[in-house]
Amino acid sequence: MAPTPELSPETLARHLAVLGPASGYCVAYSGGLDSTVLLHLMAALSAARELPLRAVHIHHGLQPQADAWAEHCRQQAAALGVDCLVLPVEVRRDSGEGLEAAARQARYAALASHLQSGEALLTAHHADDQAETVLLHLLRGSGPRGLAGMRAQRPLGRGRLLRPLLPWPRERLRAYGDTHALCWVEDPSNAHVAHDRNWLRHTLWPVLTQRWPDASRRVGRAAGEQAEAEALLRELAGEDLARHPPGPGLAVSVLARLSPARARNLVRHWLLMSGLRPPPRARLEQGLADLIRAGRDRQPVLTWPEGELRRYRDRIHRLPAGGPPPWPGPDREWDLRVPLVVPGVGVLRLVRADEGIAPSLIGAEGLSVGRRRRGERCQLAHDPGHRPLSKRFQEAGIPPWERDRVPILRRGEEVVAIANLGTAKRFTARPGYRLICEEHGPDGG
Ligand SMILES: Nc1ncnc2c1ncn2[C@@H]1O[C@H](COP(=O)(O)OP(=O)(O)OP(=O)(O)O)[C@@H](O)[C@H]1O
Repeated sequence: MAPTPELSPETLARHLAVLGPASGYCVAYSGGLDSTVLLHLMAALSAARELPLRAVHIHHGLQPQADAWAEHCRQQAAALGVDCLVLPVEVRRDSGEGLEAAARQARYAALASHLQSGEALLTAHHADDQAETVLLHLLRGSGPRGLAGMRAQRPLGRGRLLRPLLPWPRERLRAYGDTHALCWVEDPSNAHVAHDRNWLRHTLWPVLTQRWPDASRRVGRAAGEQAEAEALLRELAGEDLARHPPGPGLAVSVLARLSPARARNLVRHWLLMSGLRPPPRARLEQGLADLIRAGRDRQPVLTWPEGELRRYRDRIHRLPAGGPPPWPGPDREWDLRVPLVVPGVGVLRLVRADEGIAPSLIGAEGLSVGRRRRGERCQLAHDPGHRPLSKRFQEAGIPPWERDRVPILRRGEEVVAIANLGTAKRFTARPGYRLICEEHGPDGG
């Protein structure tokens, strides 16, 4: 393996160039050794190349020293000529995911919302952090996505998150800190070996590195291989997704033609695309086979803590845990002039069509949007007479759990249009407008 380059503003600049351009840089500055080194390097780089640079410190307010850390960060950054913004966050203690995870979530949410357009947030994760992450995933039984470790870059808010120190091990950062007589704070919670990561760092890692001094680089290389394998699997999933006929969800007939491993790969990536964490491997293996094999008239469900897969006729649908959110509140007035956001359901808008809602209705009084009513009927443009909405939804293949979430436009008590389905005969004109609803839950078509 080629040796790791020296840690200097110049080598960091070369690595940053590989990660792509940014309108400015913002260092996520905790006050610990790693981000202190990163800030020092970036301050030198910014002075030499006139790069816009600032720092942000998140004040979690969880430890007695939190105020002192924030003050320390302000002072150190000022000494380097860098503005440091201190952002207090509220960490939810009742989130059920543990205090550390809740703090991380609050931290990233605050960092993301303060990032300016095109700006890069820099965190100080290094090669040893990466090795720990990969080992933790290995011990959790993760697949290539977890074993690929942390990505060197990803989108965040209006900008991107970059981890430019990943090639360098902790000891190089420590040596840099000592050489430049940097001043940093020690978080006492880093020594608690009750946390898996700290146990790895303080107990396992010293033993491993006695035998393999460059263990973090070896693990990092393995992570790189996994990242490449994962990229290929994502490409394959993209090709398999393109084979599906249009419509919400995945077609069972297409999934059934793939090998079981390939079908699972497709489902995993399709879930990730909508922000749902896939089920554990064994659960997916058995559950997906059951969903594919079930008769067309059955409606099996695969549930796991983060989500659900439901079969309806020839399609498999992805849903958040507990099913889709219900229709939010009472009917809402809408005069059709600008798109209407229905939270948790989608965005309603009109699109020009050969036939549809009469233009004279735009801006009219008494229009509202709501969900279906018990026993409601209507006559769409080409219907011979009035028919129940429930029958119509069945015929259109709208899954039962979606039927109370389909937006219905009414004038007074009369149905004007059903989103994505059609316009009532009485309100139809040629040309007119179709009522469409986009981002209709995670399965929006
Ligand atoms: N309070 C903070 N304010 C600003 N940045 C922070 C803060 N805490 C951590 N960071 C940034 O995140 C990096 C990683 O920190 P740390 O290892 O403590 O977080 P983690 O939660 O274990 O990691 P991850 O970000 O992968 O969840 C730090 O080097 C620093 O850049």
